[in-house]
Amino acid sequence: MIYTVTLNPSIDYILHVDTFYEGDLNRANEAAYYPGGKGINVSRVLSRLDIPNTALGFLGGFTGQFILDALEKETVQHQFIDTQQTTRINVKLKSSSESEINGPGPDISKEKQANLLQQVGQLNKDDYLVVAGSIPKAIPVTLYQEMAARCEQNEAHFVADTSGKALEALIGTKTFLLKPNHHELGQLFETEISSKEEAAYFARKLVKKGAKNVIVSMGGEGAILVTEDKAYVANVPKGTVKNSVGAGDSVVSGFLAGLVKTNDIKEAFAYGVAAGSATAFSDDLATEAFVEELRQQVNVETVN
Ligand SMILES: Nc1ncnc2c1ncn2[C@@H]1O[C@H](COP(=O)(O)OP(=O)(O)OP(=O)(O)O)[C@@H](O)[C@H]1O
Ligand SMILES: O=P(O)(O)OC[C@@]1(O)O[C@H](CO)[C@@H](O)[C@@H]1O
Repeated sequence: MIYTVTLNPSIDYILHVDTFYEGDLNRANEAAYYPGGKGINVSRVLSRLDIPNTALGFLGGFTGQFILDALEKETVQHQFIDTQQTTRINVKLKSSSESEINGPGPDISKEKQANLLQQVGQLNKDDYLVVAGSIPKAIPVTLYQEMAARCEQNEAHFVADTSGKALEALIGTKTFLLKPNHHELGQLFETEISSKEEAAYFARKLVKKGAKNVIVSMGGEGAILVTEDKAYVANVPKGTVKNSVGAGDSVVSGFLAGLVKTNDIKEAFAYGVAAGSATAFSDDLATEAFVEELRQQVNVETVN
């Protein structure tokens, strides 16, 4: 079973405004609400790709209930811990460019954090744990590291899609997959990454420090995958980007779905990239039919 963890879920409130005037009254011509948070997005796309999974994390209040209802409708299994606080609403403003305002996280007691760790401690060697998204201020930045340690103990596969201090804290830990984008990877090494060669160079450093696989997504420029003995480069399909929210998360879902379906790392990588683009070219997240269609446009080359 694949489990996802979202410590700080959200309702993503998408507003479309023709032209955004700062400091003025703006009226949106279109609005939508989606259950959000990176782990939840990973779960939703996995379910669309027919891969059973369970979403874990913290939810609460009327916004939390909205997310639970939406997950039930999409038959995503879940075992969230109730925070009894209102889950945040993240505003995604789509105009000539995309701007986002992500809300802060709730206070999560030590007891609730321990409950989540206990859930993670139940996983075994057939399981994958995907931790995705930021760690709210009230939670120690080492929580993902503690989860990784439990996975290592029980031989479960640990996957992380995070950035900043949360990613930094995972360096030196055994992980099955890390999926930074090139900005996040650059931030980690205090540099700017502008080519696939540079991305592969720094991804290799993560592999040397304990990651089995590292995917670096580079938006419309393609993506790279570095494994313990190989490196691969993928192009991305052509299309119009409608929504980049959740595109990176979809790469993780597609990769894991591809791996479950084919057990072929190169095919899984191609499927991941197709899933990322299928979300980027959609209003909401990728559908299976669209991923399959875009898969035909993704070519993966081995570079060593
Ligand atoms: N312009 C584009 N054309 C085609 N595909 C794209 C484009 N931008 C993003 N994608 C798809 O989305 C994936 C993830 O994009 P990106 O590298 O921006 O990740 P991210 O920053 O983690 O995403 P997110 O917006 O979810 O935070 C890419 O690997 C690609 O599959
Ligand atoms: O605040 P975080 O946890 O870094 O990111 C949360 C978020 O921006 O990421 C998802 C897209 O990847 C959205 O659904 C959600 O609003």
